[in-house]
Amino acid sequence: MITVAEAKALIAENIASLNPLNLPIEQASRHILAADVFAKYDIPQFRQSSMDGYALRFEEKDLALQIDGEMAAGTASPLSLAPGKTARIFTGAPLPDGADTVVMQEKVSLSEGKLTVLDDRLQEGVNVRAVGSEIKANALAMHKGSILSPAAIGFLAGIGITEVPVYPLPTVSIIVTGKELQSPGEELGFGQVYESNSYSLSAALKQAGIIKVDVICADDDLEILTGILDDALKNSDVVLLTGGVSVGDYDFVLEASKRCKVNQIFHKVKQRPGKPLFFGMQGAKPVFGLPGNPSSVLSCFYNYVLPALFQMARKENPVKEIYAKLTAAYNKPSGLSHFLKGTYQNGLATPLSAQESFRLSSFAYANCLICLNEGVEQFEKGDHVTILLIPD
Ligand SMILES: Nc1nc2c(c(=O)[nH]1)N[C@H]1C(S)=C(S)[C@@H](COP(=O)(O)OP(=O)(O)OC[C@H]3O[C@@H](n4cnc5c(N)ncnc54)[C@H](O)[C@@H]3O)O[C@H]1N2
Ligand code: MOO
Repeated sequence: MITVAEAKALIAENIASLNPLNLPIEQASRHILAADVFAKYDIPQFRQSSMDGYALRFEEKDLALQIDGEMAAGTASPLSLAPGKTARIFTGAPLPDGADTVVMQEKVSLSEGKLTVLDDRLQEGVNVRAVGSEIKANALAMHKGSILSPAAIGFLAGIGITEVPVYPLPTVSIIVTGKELQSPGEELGFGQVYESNSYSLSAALKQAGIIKVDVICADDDLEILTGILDDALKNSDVVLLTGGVSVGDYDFVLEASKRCKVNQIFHKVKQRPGKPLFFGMQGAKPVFGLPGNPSSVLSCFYNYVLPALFQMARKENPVKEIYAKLTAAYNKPSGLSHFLKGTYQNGLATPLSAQESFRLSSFAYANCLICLNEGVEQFEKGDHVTILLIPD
């Protein structure tokens, strides 16, 4: 059996990033840019007022200026300002030819159609956005490797870009195995449990921005599972299976993977929960066999799957590792690393109750996983431990 660190290293070594593609900016949020993006136009394309007020020639600021004409945002008609005149202007509107400065309407007095500037500190060119002051045509707008935040998407839209080259986020198939599973909402028969793994995984994927997710339910039948896995490998970049990876007579994930030419990289990690974790590759496509207990599924998801999915999209691992002080002593046998559901606040990590891997009641409140190393048995209150912050 390999250690947690070895398992993480093997996954990282085997994962390759997906080929870049062009996406409309509406779909590109949270992606990493695969190439530099250059501006096509000067933005703004015209000298633009940044205030509601009056446009004038700075050299005439001490004269009584006659108000002549108006420029509103969106006007399609240019205006030429004659000497001795000022034009009403609004935020976002083009400056009239001849004007070089805008005085705010709060800083003028008006009398008999004439304007007097009351702003001693008015400077030439104020309240005017120069042509290309956001960006010049052909200038670098965003560099390769940048993450497309909501502001970045807005910036690109604002300079007229509609499509960008990005590393795509992987598409994922979730295959849920188990004859005992019943859909929430239906009545439970004898021996049945509600299916929850596809719900927690879909929610976690959606939260990470991965929306192309298929969920397929498979009976505990080798032929059926092999067919479903084969299809899933054709239809998506990554396959997650839950359940069926242990040693029971009805655990078919390993055999089905073998039949689908998935190259096993490892099976079983020195950890609790999630000891029977399976990882393999079919060509460039990762296959994760997540041990079926609901808590094992999520613990393995945050430890291994999410970092791998982000690596494929060239994104930073969203599961941050930090040090925290334990607020309570904890004992465990040596041999396995433990990931405890816990809460983290102000540098302190507190293990929750209900740590068993079939239970999610404590995970539902957890904001971190407390990592207790395989070699250590006793942890004292105040010990420094590594924790994984569950992304929110
Ligand atoms: N003899 C041994 N038995 C087991 C071992 C072992 O080393 N030797 N390991 C145990 C550990 S640890 C785990 S974890 C489980 C993992 O087993 P599987 O991946 O084969 O999972 P299943 O047996 O299919 O399911 C385990 C458990 O989880 C429930 N489950 C499964 N899928 C779902 C779902 N989608 N939603 C809700 N609950 C689900 C299932 O009903 C079982 O109770 O193996 C141990 N056994
Ligand atoms: O690893 Mo299992 O997840 O301990 O129940």
